[in-house]
Amino acid sequence: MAKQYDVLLRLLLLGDSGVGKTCLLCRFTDNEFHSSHISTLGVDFKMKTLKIDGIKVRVQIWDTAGQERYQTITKQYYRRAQGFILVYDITSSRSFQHIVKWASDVDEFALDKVQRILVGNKADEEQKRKVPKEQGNKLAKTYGMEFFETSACTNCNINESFTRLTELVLHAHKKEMDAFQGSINKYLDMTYLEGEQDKEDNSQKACAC
Ligand SMILES: Nc1nc2c(ncn2[C@@H]2O[C@H](COP(=O)(O)OP(=O)(O)OP(=O)(O)O)[C@@H](O)[C@H]2O)c(=O)[nH]1
Repeated sequence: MAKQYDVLLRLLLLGDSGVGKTCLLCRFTDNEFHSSHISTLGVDFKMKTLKIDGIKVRVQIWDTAGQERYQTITKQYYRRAQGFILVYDITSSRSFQHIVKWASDVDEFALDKVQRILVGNKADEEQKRKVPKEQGNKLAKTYGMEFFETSACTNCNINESFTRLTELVLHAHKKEMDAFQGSINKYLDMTYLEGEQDKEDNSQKACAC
């Protein structure tokens, strides 16, 4: 059977427990939001196909547990990702302060040349905000990352942030892809996942922010 995509790549969500990583992923792939917090145990993943620059990109997104006790397991997945989404909760200064630690873990355990973006989630909770948007912007600049404030609850900037990271990964590997005569899967064969479980995409709601 012909492949339904041109390239397959892997992104990883990182951040403290409760910042909304699972909700961001569920909103992006299934357009769903759950108000309960069921902590991720270790790692989980979902898939979605995007079309970028005429290339059909199948994105596998790994959702990692924020809880400290799973860190040994989750770090084993870092080397298999090309892109990282570092997430904090705008109502939690602590989760924002911990971004420094998540970023240094990426530096230590991920491959060179990985792409990263910073996401301040729960932007709908303006009345409980503890982290000004400018602080998020400033931190992102310090690390040379792009920055998005999102809400998994209202579907604000979800598509934009995941799509942008995917674009950054594709662009970062463009030279090598060309060198492999367009066969990005040869270059990124560490991400080749034929046979792994796929899930259907669902359409996105328009951004409410
Ligand atoms: N108001 C609001 N609540 C959110 C948002 N995103 C997630 N939440 C809530 O925050 C809580 C934690 O969300 P999760 O997605 O389970 O958090 P997580 O980062 O995956 O947590 P771990 O799996 O423990 O690492 C849940 O009660 C969600 O409903 C958001 O954008 N706005």
